[in-house]
Amino acid sequence: MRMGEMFGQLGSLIAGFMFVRAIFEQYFPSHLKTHFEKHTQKLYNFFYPYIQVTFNELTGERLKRSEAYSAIETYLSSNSSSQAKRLKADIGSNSQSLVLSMDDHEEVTDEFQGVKVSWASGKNISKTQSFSLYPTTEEKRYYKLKFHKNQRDLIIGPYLNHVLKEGKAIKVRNRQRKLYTNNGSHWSHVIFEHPATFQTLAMEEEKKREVMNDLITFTKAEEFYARIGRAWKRGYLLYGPPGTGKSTMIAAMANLLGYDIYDLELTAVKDNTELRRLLIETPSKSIIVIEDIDCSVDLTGQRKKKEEKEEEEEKDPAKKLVKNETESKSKGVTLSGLLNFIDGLWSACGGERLIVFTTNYVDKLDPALIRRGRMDKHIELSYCSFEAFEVLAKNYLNLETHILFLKIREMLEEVNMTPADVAENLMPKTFPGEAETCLESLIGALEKAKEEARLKTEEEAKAKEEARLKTKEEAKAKESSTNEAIEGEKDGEKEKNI
Ligand SMILES: Nc1ncnc2c1ncn2[C@@H]1O[C@H](COP(=O)(O)OP(=O)(O)OP(=O)(O)O)[C@@H](O)[C@H]1O
Ligand SMILES: [Mg+2]
Repeated sequence: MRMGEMFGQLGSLIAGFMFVRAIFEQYFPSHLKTHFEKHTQKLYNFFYPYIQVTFNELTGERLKRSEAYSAIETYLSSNSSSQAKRLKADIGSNSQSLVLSMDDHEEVTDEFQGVKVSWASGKNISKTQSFSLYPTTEEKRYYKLKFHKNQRDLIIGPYLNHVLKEGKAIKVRNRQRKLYTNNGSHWSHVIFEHPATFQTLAMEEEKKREVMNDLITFTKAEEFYARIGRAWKRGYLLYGPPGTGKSTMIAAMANLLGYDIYDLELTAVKDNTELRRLLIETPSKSIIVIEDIDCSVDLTGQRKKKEEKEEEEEKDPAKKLVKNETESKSKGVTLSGLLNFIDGLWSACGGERLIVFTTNYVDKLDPALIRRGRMDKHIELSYCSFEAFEVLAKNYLNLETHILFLKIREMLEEVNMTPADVAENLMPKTFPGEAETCLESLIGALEKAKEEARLKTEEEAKAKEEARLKTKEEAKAKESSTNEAIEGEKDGEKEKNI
């Protein structure tokens, strides 16, 4: 049969079908029509072994963007970029990378526990009546999930849960993170773009791994925390001298986990009520940071003062009356306010949160604040070791090894220098910089620091010796004066007897 004839026959077949359908629509009463449709649908269902689920982009009366739709979109974006032939590209919410998603009327497949499903994207176009001169067309996008009816339970339950959860998780990973700070009782934020990562953090490899593993284990332990009945939170105390990378590590933590940072300035918080409100406002997947906890508020002295006050009150009951009045007006965050929150209220808020305290003086802190359970992990950031230097040399100078490393290694063992100071010396002074010049500058700085340290110990030894001599002389003077007094007394008695 020739092509022309074939098309001719097909044309008349379609025309015939249209004719029958028109007659059916015109002459059959509507109840018969519904009846007929119901049966044809049943027949269709019997032979058609698939189930389809549609997820519309816009839902509800106000046509809000459906959360499920956007989670599916994100979930499918990784699949679609390798399978679909037509893709849409857009700048992601982190404004840094392109995000690819499948274009309309594309189809991709996915597999879950050995079961295959397919996802198709599509859109309905409807003309809306609006008051403008030009009628606008509205595109309603949707995703259609198709799977075999035998797999209904698996797909409707676990698979869709997995898609939504994974979609949301990918979104969190890709989203633009924020750094919140409290100015008084409100949080305000800026975009968080600190580039620090654990890879660039100068620290011993083993210690670094340990912290990273601890963080990752925490993020995966939702069920564990629920089972043991504890709030899903973890406290870290970072301590060490200034410039050893405490703040840098917090940025690396946020970048590793994709959390927002809530930098809590305790001195700006009026009282415990305000503190509680600020902390309750922090959402899941956030790091709450209190820097320099020892200086923020008089946290350590709080207890002692209270005890002293109680003693005074016992002696003078009138003071207690005055106290009751002033206490309600008293300002400032107290240690107990902070502890109560860390222990109690959080458990009610749910969600994964890290709380990180930093301090330069770990010994100054109240043991109640840093006991395990509150601060689960204590991490010491210390002076630059050779291993830490190697990381900095790689970051700053792109150097894996150099002849001067040997000398630097020896010196770092003798001299205490913070990673911040080492980094400062490694910073190229001209661009492009000379690596060797930077290393020499570091050696110079180390020598200077060594000399200063030597002078300091000498001075200290001298001062100690002077102090020792002084006390010795004082003791001697005291001894001789008592001897004189005794002699004097003796003489007096003699005169009396005479
Ligand atoms: N361990 C480190 N790894 C990489 N860079 C570091 C490290 N320590 C310090 N630096 C560099 O030194 C600068 C100061 O470090 P950072 O602010 O993290 O110190 P800190 O311990 O928080 O100090 P402070 O106690 O004064 O707050 C950082 O900008 C960073 O470039
Ligand atoms: Mg800091």
